[in-house]
Amino acid sequence: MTSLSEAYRNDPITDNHITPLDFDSLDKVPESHLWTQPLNNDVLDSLIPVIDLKDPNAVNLIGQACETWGMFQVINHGVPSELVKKVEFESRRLFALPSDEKCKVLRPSNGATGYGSARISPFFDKCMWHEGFTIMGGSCVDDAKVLWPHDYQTFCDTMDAYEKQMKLLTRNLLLMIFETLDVTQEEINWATSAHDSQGALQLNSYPSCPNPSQALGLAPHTDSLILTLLHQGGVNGLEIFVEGLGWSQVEAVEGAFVVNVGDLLHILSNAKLPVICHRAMVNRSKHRISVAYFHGPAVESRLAPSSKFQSPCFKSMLVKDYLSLKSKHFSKALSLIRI
Ligand SMILES: C=C1C[C@]23C[C@@]1(O)CC[C@H]2[C@@]12CCC[C@@](C)(C(=O)O1)[C@H]2[C@@H]3C(=O)O
Ligand SMILES: O=C(O)CCC(=O)C(=O)O
Ligand SMILES: [Fe+2]
Repeated sequence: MTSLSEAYRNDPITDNHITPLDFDSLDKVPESHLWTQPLNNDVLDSLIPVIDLKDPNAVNLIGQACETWGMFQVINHGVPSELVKKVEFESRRLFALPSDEKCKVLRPSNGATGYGSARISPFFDKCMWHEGFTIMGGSCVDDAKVLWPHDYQTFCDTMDAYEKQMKLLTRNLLLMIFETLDVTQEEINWATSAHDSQGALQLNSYPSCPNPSQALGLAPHTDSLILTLLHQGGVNGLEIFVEGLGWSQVEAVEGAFVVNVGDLLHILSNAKLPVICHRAMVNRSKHRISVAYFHGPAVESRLAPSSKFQSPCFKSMLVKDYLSLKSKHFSKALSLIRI
């Protein structure tokens, strides 16, 4: 059976902007990273609700937030805060390595895992103020052994434990979402299966930047899979685009995860749940780390709006074919499969 990382192998990234920059040595934003359009004009305060999972009304609140925004934050989610701190510590340890060390685990152009720029980089003229490290399907040990031949176990154990927690929380959140979204049991199984599901951990690093109004951490995008859980590390940076209003900050709430609907859940819900366009901004004084967990279904499985909808507004296709379309057409992928 094809795995998520194998699915990405068929769509090599041609120009992947992986020319590592020694961000810390720069006192101005170089031409390669200089975004000319105004980036931080009048950002709105947070609109996204923070939902306490212990609230007896949590299911309804989650349902409402998903329908309105395709995004919410969760607290009292049961993921130990010590584990989250360890993940952040290990991520900082990785990104603090010298460039030539990190480049030993550079994501190959036809690969999905390792160190490098975001997959969406080739769609933009300018580079992002960002470095990433992607882990999926057991890639962690191989890469960590290269980075720390005698001291890789802590990194791997931490990431493995975190991924397990993310899987559990994602499943619980999806089950809550499906309590308010009318889909079949088979479709719930497709989205939540513990055996067939595929996940990826993305460690994001946004070094402090001499002129944050000229640089962009992560360019506007929607996440491709079913659901994303993001730890913002206590430093603001995530923004969402709200039609008619503009960019709005998603406040970094201590101990919370930002949860957002991905393209595949948007399709399953026949566009009833919106998929929100978001970006990451950078900061003058703080080196921001965020950690995203992406949850997806089996890549060989079929994707379509729930059969409960009389008039499906998206074509049916294999998950791997949708991911391939997204790799080639990025933000146009959803409109290309619209009926
Ligand atoms: C499973 C995945 C989702 C992701 C592509 C990836 O293979 C691993 C990295 C993820 C990420 C993180 C930054 C933003 C994003 C759009 C990107 O370029 O790489 C997402 C991808 C996605 O959701 O499509
Ligand atoms: O770092 C952030 O706030 C956003 C990260 C993100 O959007 C992603 O990893 O897909
Ligand atoms: Fe994202």
